[in-house]
Amino acid sequence: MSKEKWVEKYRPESFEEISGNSKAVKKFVKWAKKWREGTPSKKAVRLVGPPGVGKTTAAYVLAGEFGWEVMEMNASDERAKDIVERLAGTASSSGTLSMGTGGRRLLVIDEADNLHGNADRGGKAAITKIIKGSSQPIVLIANDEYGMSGGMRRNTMKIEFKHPRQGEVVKALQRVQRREGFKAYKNALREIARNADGDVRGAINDLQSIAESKLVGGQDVLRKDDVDLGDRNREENIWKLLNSVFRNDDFSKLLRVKRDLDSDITPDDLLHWVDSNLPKKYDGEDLVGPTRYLGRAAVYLGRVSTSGNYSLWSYASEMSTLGVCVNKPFQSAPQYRGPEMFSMLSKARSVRNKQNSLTRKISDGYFVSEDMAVEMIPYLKLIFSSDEEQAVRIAHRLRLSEDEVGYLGGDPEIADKEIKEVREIDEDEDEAQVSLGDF
Ligand SMILES: Nc1ncnc2c1ncn2[C@@H]1O[C@H](COP(=O)(O)OP(=O)(O)OP(=O)(O)O)[C@@H](O)[C@H]1O
Repeated sequence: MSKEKWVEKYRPESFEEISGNSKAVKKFVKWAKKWREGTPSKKAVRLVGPPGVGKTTAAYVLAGEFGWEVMEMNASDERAKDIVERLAGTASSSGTLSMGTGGRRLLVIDEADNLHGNADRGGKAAITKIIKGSSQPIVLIANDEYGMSGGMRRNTMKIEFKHPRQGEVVKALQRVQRREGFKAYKNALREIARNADGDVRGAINDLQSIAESKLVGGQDVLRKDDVDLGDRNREENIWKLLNSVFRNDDFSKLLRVKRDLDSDITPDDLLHWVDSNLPKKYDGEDLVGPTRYLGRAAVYLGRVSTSGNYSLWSYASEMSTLGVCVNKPFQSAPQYRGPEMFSMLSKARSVRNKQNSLTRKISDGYFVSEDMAVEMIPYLKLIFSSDEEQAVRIAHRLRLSEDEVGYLGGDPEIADKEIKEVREIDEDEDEAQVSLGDF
């Protein structure tokens, strides 16, 4: 069995091989056809959805099917100036851009939601500028569309990718398993898919690590009993957790990974892992929010050691993970609502209605099921009652009404507070001086 990562080795090469998300794929293809005819309604699309569901893969498959050359860049790797120089440089060195690929190049900008803070504002402006001036199709990829600037959203067409259903994930696993040439009972694959919660990449990685550890010594079939995901390497789980804390806001995944790890790591160790990696991700003011929460985790740990009350441990690990995740830098932007929506919300006075609308917003905003959203409400209450600055960010991200903010224990006025500031940020971006021709 090869040691190469199966997710790479068996990356789908045709749309049929992409499990689930058929509606999104159809919309994507329709947009590309318009480009081919020279009449795109939008120059760029944004593929939005949770990690590991096939967004990047779909972009590559599309390019392959249309005979377009791909140019990929990671939004967070580059600052505005570098983006401009790199693209301008490539354009001039490649001359006409035709290069035998039907004259088209697909620019894929990954992690388009991962530009944070003032330093990256120029980066967002540069991307918006690239989109506006481009003569080539562009794909932005993001887990959280509200991590993109208003300019980026306004200039792109949204295509939403979702977690494929369990059966679809099983199909993806079967494809890999058959091509790798071993046998597996369907209930084993189902179990892996169930654990992966719709994350196809995670499911294939799990299949590989289980197969590599179990299909030894003459065993040639993978059985359900082999699927003991608790066996997974502790360190691998820690990296997964850090990735969930820092890279995206997929709470269901974060909670799942955290649950998997809880019995393998003490809250002290967890705090140190997060603390020592934080400065690698952020600097300056961006460190303030997450560090405050690590500080609170340390206070709880201190109380545990002086009082011997270990029930406080869980608060410490929640502060170090969920607290840091929610409070890492994030630039949200307002989405305008029609008057009907306002009146609908203002009628929703009862606690029950408030809970329902809140649950829906949390579920949409953090890509989690409504059940999971209900579980998150106590954490949000904790934040809203103790940290106004962070509450403002969350209120904006989820576009909470005054009533909903009040329900979470925050000051209802913060529902409106940041709208002005956020709008100013957008305008700044549009005015930022970035010059770039077609890439
Ligand atoms: N829907 C899918 N069908 C089949 N394989 C998939 C699917 N989604 C992901 N994979 C597998 O997982 C790998 C990673 O997927 P991909 O990079 O497309 O995810 P993504 O949605 O772009 O994630 P991220 O948001 O983290 O960039 C692929 O190479 C492929 O092997």
